[in-house]
Amino acid sequence: VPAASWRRGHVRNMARRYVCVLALAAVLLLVFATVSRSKGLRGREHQQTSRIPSQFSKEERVAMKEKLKGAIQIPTVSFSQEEYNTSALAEFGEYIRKVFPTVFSTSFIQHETVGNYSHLFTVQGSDASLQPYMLLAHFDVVPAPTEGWEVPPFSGLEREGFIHGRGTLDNKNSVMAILHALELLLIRNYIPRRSFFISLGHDEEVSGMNGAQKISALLQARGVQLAFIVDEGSFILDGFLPNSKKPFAMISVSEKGAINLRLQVNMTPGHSAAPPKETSIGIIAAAVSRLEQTPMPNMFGSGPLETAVQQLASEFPFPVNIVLSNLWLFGPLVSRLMERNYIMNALVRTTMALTMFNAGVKVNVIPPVAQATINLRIHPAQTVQEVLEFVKNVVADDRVQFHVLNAFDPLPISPFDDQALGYQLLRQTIQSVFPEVSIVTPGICISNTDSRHFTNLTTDIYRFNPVNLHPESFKSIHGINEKISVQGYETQMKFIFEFIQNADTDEQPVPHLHEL
Ligand SMILES: CCCCCCCC/C=C\CCCCCCCC(=O)N[C@@H](CC(C)C)C(=O)O
Ligand SMILES: [Zn+2]
Ligand SMILES: [Zn+2]
Repeated sequence: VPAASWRRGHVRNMARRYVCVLALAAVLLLVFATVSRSKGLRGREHQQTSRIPSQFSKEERVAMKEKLKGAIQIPTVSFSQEEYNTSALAEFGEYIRKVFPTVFSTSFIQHETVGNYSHLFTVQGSDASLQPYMLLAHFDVVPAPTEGWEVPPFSGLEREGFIHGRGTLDNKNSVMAILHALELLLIRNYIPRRSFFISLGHDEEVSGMNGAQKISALLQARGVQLAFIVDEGSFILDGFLPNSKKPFAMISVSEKGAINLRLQVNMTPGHSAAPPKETSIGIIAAAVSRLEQTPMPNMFGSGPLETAVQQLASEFPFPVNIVLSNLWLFGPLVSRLMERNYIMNALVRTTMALTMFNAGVKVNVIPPVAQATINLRIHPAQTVQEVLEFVKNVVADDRVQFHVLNAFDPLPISPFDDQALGYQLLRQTIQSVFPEVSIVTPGICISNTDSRHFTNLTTDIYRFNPVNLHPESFKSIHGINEKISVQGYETQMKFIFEFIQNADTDEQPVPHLHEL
């Protein structure tokens, strides 16, 4: 064969081989990419690098609200630590598996059931150098007797742009928004850089000892330490400030302590036709009346709340803005004004609520036992012991016995300075998703949350749900006619969709210029 012709044939053969090799390499790379995603093996070359926009189709938005309605319809009611609706809790577990299939089938997400009904998701990020965080929520709810409700409390009915039902604010909205945001991110091929946990409790309303507390112990046993936690416990507060129409975000960086205290009087029963001067009921009633007439000291004076008041000063006209900016001088006046409002009052002092009263066996029998149970929420400047001393001094009656059912001190104050990653990520996401909110303040959660079980895993615990709350909506929490607007729920999901991506940063938070 002439040399030139041989060379042409040889070159053609070589070219064919190169094309085959390249094609084979492309197929192998495609197979590897598919396998690596399904097997959870990820190098940075598989890391999606561009941000996923938080825009959702009409179908996706309809699915969001329909899935929340379905969750509300499952009556996951907690009555006490010993009594809760186990079949509903199990049904809820099946429900989230059904409506969030991608979350439950993605290989870099591990799901575990803890304490029989709580759920722990471990979402493995691609960058192990980034410390993980946790999103916390709970799906059990307090009871909801039907009377007084505009629609049945477990109907999940949508009316005039609102989804009605027990748990729409406390706290199934968060459970469903977190899982839905993750589902939509995964469908859009999102792979997190920073690992995170999702802890969904089944008994938050009755202490969290079988749910969150066990999840915390499990993670501690695994040596997990968290960069921060985000839980329920505050909102975007809208209409809480007199003379101010602007909403502001309060991130609770601490939460009050609590005491559940039972007062009891025992007395020899007898015929009511010959009664003693005072019966056990009368003695207990006089004692709790003295307690109600003697509020705990007003503790307004230092801490996150004062920072919040000073940051809010600019929202007020002259001369109120001057007063709020100079608490060193006007603090006593401001504290007196705050305690006039029942919600503000809960921020400035330890509160006491008489919530249960049990006494009497028959109308013509002197009652052998009378019991009053009071729920105290302890201001961060006080302790359990101080409050118990105060209560005993006010009751001042040796016939009254005191039984502490359970008690815990106020939680430590989480950092909220410019270097506090969790706080700054929340602030950054709030200002991105809620551009109308110009002020983000620290605060104190006046109630309690499951996050108190995680102080062994992090010092940075933030209680905040990205939902607009009005004073009348606050009353519906544990009250009647609890509801969330469809738009509000969509925005909560959007917030989480963005927050998860914002948390992928390995940057230190950008110093935040406080308003002057
Ligand atoms: C200028 C400042 C205005 C401040 C207004 C503050 C408004 C209060 C906002 C939110 C507080 C409610 C948070 C809802 C979460 C309730 C969680 C709950 O119910 N936890 C139980 C747990 C308990 C251990 C059973 C509780 O009873 O606290
Ligand atoms: Zn709650
Ligand atoms: Zn609650």
